[in-house]
Amino acid sequence: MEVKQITLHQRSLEIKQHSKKDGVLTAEMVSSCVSNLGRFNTGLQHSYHHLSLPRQNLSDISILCNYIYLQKLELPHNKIKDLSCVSHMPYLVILDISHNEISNFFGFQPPKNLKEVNFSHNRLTKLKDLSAYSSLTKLDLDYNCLSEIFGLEQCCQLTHLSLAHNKISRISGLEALPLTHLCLRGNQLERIEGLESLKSLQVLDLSMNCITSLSGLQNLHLLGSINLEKNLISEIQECKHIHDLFLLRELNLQGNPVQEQPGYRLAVVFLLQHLTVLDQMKVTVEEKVSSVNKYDPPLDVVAARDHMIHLVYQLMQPQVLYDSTLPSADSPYPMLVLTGPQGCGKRELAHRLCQEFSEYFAYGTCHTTRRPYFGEENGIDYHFVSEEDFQNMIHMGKFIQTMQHGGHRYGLTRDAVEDVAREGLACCVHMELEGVFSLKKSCFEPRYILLIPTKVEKYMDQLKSRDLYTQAQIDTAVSRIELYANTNRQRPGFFDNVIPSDDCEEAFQSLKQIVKEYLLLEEQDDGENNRASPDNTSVGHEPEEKLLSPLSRSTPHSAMALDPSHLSYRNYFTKIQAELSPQKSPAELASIARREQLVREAIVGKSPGVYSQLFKSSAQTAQVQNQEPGTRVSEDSSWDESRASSALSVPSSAGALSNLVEPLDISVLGQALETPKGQTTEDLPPGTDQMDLVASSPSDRRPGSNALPILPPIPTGRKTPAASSPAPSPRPSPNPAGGQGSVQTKMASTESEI
Ligand SMILES: Nc1ncnc2c1ncn2[C@@H]1O[C@H](COP(=O)(O)OP(=O)(O)OP(=O)(O)O)[C@@H](O)[C@H]1O
Repeated sequence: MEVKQITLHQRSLEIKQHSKKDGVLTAEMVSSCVSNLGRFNTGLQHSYHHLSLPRQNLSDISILCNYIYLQKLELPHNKIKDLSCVSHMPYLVILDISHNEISNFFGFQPPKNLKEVNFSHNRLTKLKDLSAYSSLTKLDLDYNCLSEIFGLEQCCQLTHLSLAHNKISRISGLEALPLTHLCLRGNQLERIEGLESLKSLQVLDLSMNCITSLSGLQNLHLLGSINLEKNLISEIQECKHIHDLFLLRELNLQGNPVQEQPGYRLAVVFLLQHLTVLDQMKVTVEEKVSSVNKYDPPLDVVAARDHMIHLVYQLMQPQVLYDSTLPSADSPYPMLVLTGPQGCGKRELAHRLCQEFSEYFAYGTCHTTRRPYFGEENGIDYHFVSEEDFQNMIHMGKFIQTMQHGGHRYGLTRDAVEDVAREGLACCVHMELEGVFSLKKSCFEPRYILLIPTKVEKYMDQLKSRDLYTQAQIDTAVSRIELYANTNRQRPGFFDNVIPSDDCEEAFQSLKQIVKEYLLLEEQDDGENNRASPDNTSVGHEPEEKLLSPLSRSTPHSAMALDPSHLSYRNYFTKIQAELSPQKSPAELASIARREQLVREAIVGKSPGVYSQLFKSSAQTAQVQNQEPGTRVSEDSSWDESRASSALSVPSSAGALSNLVEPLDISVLGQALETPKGQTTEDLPPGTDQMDLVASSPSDRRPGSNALPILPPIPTGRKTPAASSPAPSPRPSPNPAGGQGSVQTKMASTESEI
């Protein structure tokens, strides 16, 4: 065995030495290359089918004319110029003639089954028509001097084509090919063109060119890998051209100016979320999450950030004790939030609601950096402020939440809510979904009513008729309907009610009805027939079924619904339980818990207070509600709680310091409680509570007025309606004492900085 190996080695050396002399391949050399030959079983001399003679310094291979059965011929790294012998190899399938001196492209008659040809590292300057080589599947023409792609049109089986390191400045002539792999590395391409129809392309190498844009790749939906290393791509936005290539897993942009762009990698990872390898580095899950959070954060993330910012800035301010102290530490400000896409009418509805229920609600005026529209008034529709002022206010910790919309900033300040609460009213605001998410992170727990267009055409017409919005703004507003609908669908209980906003008047009637239910006013006003059905979100129309979550369809809190002896109560809860049973989100569970709490209170004889439906109910609230009228503050244990809540109304700051707060001097309260128009309490009809008087014309005491800061909530059975609109008759309270009124008289207006 050893002897044989030595002999073979010596033979090979001999061949080399011999061929080096004149470069002529001889029959002896061919037959000597036993180790490199494959053989048919025919036993014939010329039946070899695989010949490999690399690096033999060969220049003349004409002897191969005799080897007609060759199927695979490998002659790399020689000095061959002439390939005409291949014409005599009709069975040739694979030809590797790389690293030779060929200048005549395909200078031989086509073997019928020639599939793979490697002409790389030769001296080709021009291609020729290869229509006779229709079996070609793989063609390697790297490192030649080709300046044009030509003659391949009929190679209808060509899947792999490599033309790296030539002088090609334009991609052409590839349109009809079934290419899956194309390499044009190291050419002179400035743009990607002529590839649009290569629908089968999977791997594309365009590295080392002068390409500035990725345009031209957008339709190649099977592309899995693109190499654009060392080009001139400078804009991250260029990735948008390949954004829709869902099979793209590898992208190489190394050595492009775009890499210098700030946030380059995360931006690309965000734009191309299917990538697994970018610039030859694996894309990690962390990168994917960070990129989404950075460039398209989910509403939850936006809200969390917004909340965090305002909380931090608030904590950086001197501690403030707000004066609109609430009945208990657990009772947040009563608030009603109307939400829905821009221009759906929620602002108008909010204003109308505050007018109609002026003794219960006042409009919470937000701040905005946008300019006022015609007819808008500063301080009424919005507080219109400059960008700089808005920023300053953020830094001063003024906002509860902010959002950007249409290039402008909007924000609700604590003062806006506070101003309303100080008047003893519930704050009604309108805002986009982002604002709702933010507010849900805060200590406020409003009711959220979604106003949603169900007739898109009509909604678009409404927006157009306002003559305020560009088409793009209208399109954005319309597209956000789905966002609202999805939120409602996917987060049961997120909105307390849903009202179709298509018809403003109908929407208002529904809103009124819902609010009356919240305020427990609906029985007297509208009678049995008009009461909202437990199955409907709103009265008067069926909102689109698909918009409604089980909870949003069934959140009436009428007294009837809370009466466990009433049939509708049982049906309602049985039904809702059944609907909810498959899976309950935390929001659902919280919502159910709230309702159950109300039911328990109703069973033990406690009346749900007028405002209790507008915010989270608690035992403490009920305790305050059931106080005897006239109970003096100092005698009332809940007063301490009220004071505590006063401190807690500054989240986590003053609250934390509540133990340090000196008891308020209640003697000032008497002076503070002036009667309107110079009246004294003695002038009043018997039984008129001081609080009734103070709260009797709330519309006079809008933010900025010299209103006396009296605390919410409004007592059950309040008697003095607002002058502008007849007040709905309040529902008689089972506890006619209306304990809340007494609490209100006890609440002080003391704004003190700690
Ligand atoms: N503090 C806030 N937080 C979140 N969204 C807000 C806030 N204040 C206002 N918005 C909302 O921003 C959107 C744009 O308000 P803007 O007043 O500019 O719009 P509009 O064209 O008048 O539409 P609309 O009639 O809905 O108010 C509206 O949907 C509005 O409800």
